[in-house]
Amino acid sequence: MSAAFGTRLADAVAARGPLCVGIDPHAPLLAAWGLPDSPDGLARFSDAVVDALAGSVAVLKPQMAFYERHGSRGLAVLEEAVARAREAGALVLLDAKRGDIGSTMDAYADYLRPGHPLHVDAMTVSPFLGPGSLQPAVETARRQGGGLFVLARTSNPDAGTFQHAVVGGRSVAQCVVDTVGRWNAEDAASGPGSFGVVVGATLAELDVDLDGLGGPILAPGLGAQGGSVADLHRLFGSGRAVVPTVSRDVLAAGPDAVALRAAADRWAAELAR
Ligand SMILES: O=C(O)c1cc(=O)[nH]c(=O)n1[C@@H]1O[C@H](COP(=O)(O)O)[C@@H](O)[C@H]1O
Repeated sequence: MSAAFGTRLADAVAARGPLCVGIDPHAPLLAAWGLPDSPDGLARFSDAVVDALAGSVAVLKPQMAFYERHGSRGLAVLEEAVARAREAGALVLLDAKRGDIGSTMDAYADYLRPGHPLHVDAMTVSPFLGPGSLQPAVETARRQGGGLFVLARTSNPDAGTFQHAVVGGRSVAQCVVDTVGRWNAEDAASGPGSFGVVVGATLAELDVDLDGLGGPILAPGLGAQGGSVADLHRLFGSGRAVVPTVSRDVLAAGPDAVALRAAADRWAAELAR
């Protein structure tokens, strides 16, 4: 088994900085790159992003939906891209947002198993069936050195509709954060937590208490959704393991590899300031 994901993430961030770049090959972007909306276009897009960035950014986050919409050939492209990205030293966070009853969750968590054709370092999961439904994925992550990022306070404008709802005196979002904090506390002896939450950089204010999390925070919503590095400072301050993630704002610079790297470097430099 590889080292725990929390440790591998901390090492990657120390070596490369915290930036995560999302690989979101949606149809208008493929068109803007002069590529067909087909598995071939998808492969050329993915190769270009991986070649330009996998050697320098800490985390790459392919959005699975954009591969699944091309069927099995799209998934084959994703498998290839993930393997190449990991080989080049990037951690791969599969943006799958899966969540189901325990027995099915166990199957989804197979993406964290070495030897799986789509073996990734971590994946995003949805707690909508109840935080306990994610337990099989927690067990797999522990066994395989993988990580999970659980949706808590997402970046979309109406996210608060459900996430602010109060259950047992706490918001749903806080309930998620506390559950993930418990998973990390159970593993505290093995270093930085491998279980993270997703909190958007677009929030008007930080309305969850992250002090007991003990793990990383994936912060989407930068650039195209209006979030900025100033928002990250405003929401999270310093001293937290924040992994800011940007997709369109970097990808729009392609297909030229130098321009893609320059776009990622601009975010990295701003984050480092
Ligand atoms: O889990 C995510 O990554 C995620 C959570 C969230 O709250 N908001 C959010 O935008 N995302 C993902 O992050 C990416 C954001 O893309 P850009 O807005 O282009 O940077 C998309 O792939 C979204 O699916």
